[in-house]
Amino acid sequence: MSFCDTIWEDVAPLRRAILDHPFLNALADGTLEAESFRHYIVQDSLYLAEYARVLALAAARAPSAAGRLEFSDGAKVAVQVEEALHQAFFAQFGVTAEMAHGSEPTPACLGYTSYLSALAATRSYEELIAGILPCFWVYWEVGCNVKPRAVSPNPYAAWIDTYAAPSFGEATRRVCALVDEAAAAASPATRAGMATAFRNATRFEWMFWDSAWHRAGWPI
Ligand SMILES: Cc1ncc(CO)c(N)n1
Repeated sequence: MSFCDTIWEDVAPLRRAILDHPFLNALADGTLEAESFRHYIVQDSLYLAEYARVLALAAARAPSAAGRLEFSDGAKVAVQVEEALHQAFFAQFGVTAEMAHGSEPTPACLGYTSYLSALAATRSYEELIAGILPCFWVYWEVGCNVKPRAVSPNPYAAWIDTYAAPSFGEATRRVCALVDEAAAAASPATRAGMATAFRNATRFEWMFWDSAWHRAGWPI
């Protein structure tokens, strides 16, 4: 089993909880309230802007040209998705520029992006890219899981198609290969840190859905 296969198995209960989350069930059957999706898409827009910065930091630190290319390309795609997909959804679901720009990141969003930035600032490159991976892999699994059970037509079809797209699966596989390569050359302590980063980022993925479902804000 590769390192990625092992850490993916380790988070199987978290992945199950994500696939069973009421937000994704409602998104698949088309009953998700527009207000919940608006909450999600505004937060995701804030998330992707920060995620793109983290990918750029990973690109800067990657020891191989393959890593520099993958993460700099990922940084570019994250900004493009933010600009294209999200702007289209903003229009479709009536999110105004003021609503988008006036929104603060929720605890789940700020927690996730701050965690990834902290990995970039204070942990090894290996731990950083293990923390980056769930964003790809969990969404790819979600896209592939939701697409066959989604009603047609579905108001969220463009979102589902983005993450079930073969090109997104290929990007996920390439990032997995970089993580496996980094793990193979890493010490046991670093590998343990990588598994922790991967698990924590996967937890944040669940929290992101849950926060959108409850339209959570700051408690104070
Ligand atoms: C929170 C989150 N995780 C992963 C992705 C996939 O890019 C996304 N758009 N948002």
